Amino acid sequence: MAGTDAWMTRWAAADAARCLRRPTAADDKYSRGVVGLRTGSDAYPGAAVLGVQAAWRTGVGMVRYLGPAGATALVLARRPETVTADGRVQAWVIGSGTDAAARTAGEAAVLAGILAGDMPVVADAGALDLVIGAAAPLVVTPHAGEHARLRALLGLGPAADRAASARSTAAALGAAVLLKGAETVIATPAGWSAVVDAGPPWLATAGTGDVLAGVLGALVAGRWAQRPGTVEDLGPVAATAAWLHGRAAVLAAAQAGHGQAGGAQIGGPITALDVADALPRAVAAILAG
Ligand SMILES: NC(=O)C1=CN([C@@H]2O[C@H](COP(=O)(O)OP(=O)(O)OC[C@H]3O[C@@H](n4cnc5c(N)ncnc54)[C@H](OP(=O)(O)O)[C@@H]3O)[C@@H](O)[C@H]2O)[C@@H](O)CC1
Ligand SMILES: Nc1ncnc2c1ncn2[C@@H]1O[C@H](COP(=O)(O)OP(=O)(O)O)[C@@H](O)[C@H]1O
Repeated sequence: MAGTDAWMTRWAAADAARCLRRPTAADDKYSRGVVGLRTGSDAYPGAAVLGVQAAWRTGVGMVRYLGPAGATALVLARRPETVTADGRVQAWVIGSGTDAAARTAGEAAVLAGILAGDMPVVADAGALDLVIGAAAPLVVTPHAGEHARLRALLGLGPAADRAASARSTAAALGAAVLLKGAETVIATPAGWSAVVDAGPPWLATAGTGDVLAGVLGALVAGRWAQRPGTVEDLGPVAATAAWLHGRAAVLAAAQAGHGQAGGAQIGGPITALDVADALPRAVAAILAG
């Protein structure tokens, strides 16, 4: 399948800057946004750590994590500031590091409640089979394989290219779609779309999608804490999350190559956690203009 339309908006630093907000003296932790993650599982506990770390490093007032005991212990070992009690949030992240086939009936009921609610939801990986008919403002974050499965559930056939595919999924689902890849395509139900190519190929490594979900959850929570929006508002926020994620990967890879001739340009291997840890520098560079 071909890539994207030449005329599509290519999200850039100036676009991302419009979606980021520097905290002010009037802020408190709640006005900056609370993001809740129901991610990770006994099989994939690391995904919980990656998403939580990414959310904190993007900049948010509070991160709640609700998941299995083993994953919770790992999250707290890495980020003791994480709140593990249930409570109000302005955005949910669900599905990263989970397997729909292993989901309990209790967890399915909780996720159904979240998807039927008012608060925006970022749905990834193991939650993508639950999203059809969701009432909450929703953004889904599939990779190519997950996108193909979601389109099959929606009864959609092949599309002309990745951009057309993301757009028709968004229209059929009534949700924003962030289709991951070397070029990440974002589309909304009303037909807005953008492409993000900020990330280097070093990003193709396990767990970077879990990091992206945490970044997006933090940005959505911050946006909704200031001014609740609609599903259409999730498009630019999702494009900004993908842009920051890609930029953080560039910074992390440059650091890995630092000291070698040309190494900072070519970069070096990075891990998902390296990307999360580079996020503050990516955010600071945008806010500094
Ligand atoms: N540290 C952790 O805890 C980590 C936890 N993780 C968690 O693991 C869970 C499983 O996620 P997953 O992506 O590994 O597997 P799955 O959803 O079965 O899809 C794979 C199938 O889709 C296809 N495929 C096509 N295009 C593709 C593409 N671009 N990228 C990938 N696949 C593509 C391809 O099929 P093929 O094309 O080869 O026929 C392939 O067989 C999930 O919960 C995730 O969050 C990971 O994030 C890693 C770090
Ligand atoms: N060749 C590439 N160049 C740049 N970014 C890539 C490339 N391949 C994958 N990515 C990015 O890496 C991330 C991988 O996410 P995902 O497939 O969900 O992996 P995981 O499930 O292991 O976290 C996505 O943000 C995707 O856009």
